[in-house]
Amino acid sequence: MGPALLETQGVMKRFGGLNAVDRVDFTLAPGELVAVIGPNGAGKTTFVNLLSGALIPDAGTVRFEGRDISRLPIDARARLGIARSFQIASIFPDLSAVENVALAAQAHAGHSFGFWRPVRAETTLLAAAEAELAGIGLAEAAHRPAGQLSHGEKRLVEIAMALVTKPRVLLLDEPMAGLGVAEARRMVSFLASLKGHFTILLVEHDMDAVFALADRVFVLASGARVADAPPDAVRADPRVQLAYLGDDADAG
Ligand SMILES: Nc1ncnc2c1ncn2[C@@H]1O[C@H](COP(=O)(O)OP(=O)(O)OP(=O)(O)O)[C@@H](O)[C@H]1O
Repeated sequence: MGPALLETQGVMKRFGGLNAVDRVDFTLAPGELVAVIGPNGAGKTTFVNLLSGALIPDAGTVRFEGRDISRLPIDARARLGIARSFQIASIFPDLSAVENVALAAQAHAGHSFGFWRPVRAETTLLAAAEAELAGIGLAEAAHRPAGQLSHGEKRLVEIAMALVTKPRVLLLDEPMAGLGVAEARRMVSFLASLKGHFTILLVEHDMDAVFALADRVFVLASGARVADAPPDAVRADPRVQLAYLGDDADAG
């Protein structure tokens, strides 16, 4: 494994008396796909927020290409290329999928003076958006109002909105959530096609997806790292099984 692109050392976030993320050491190398798993409340979303800059750590450091970015806010980290997939709530339902992706590209490029110009005029951006959606298998749906797309198609549009910014690191928080079987299969094969081309951190509860996609699985429980190993080793690790079983292990 080469030098880390994104790295944390002893990173910590407290909410009141709770250590939601508790002195976590983590690395993400260029081109890797690392899945972060753990039981409900383990601290996965908080950890992603510490990487994206949505939260600033109480202790420890976050580094990007060796540079300490611990105190950089989310927009500054986005400009460095740390992208988090947009949430469905940020999709404009009356605009087409292409227009939504073009707006995301435009916002990232920081054309602030042009932001309120009709996006239809931005032919270069629209061509790039169209190519991104075709690459994601949404060529057919690209010109329909985004509000009319299926849940699975919307989740793909969210990822296209992140990819069009050409991220150095893509943070995906539960892209499989709420997808049906066929949509989930489509999402897994799409994410598999990104492997090696993008550096990805994937938070996901769907274990079939995690074990199919991840180069490495990072397990959190009660805010702390329980395991960090290839999928097969994590699957066989009794500490991971215990973390998931929790109180049931004592009861059983
Ligand atoms: N803003 C907040 N204020 C107070 N407590 C919080 C806040 N955000 C998260 N927590 C708490 O921190 C812990 C970790 O939450 P987090 O959402 O990071 O876990 P998670 O692993 O993403 O959970 P899930 O799998 O259920 O989404 C939980 O106990 C949660 O209740």
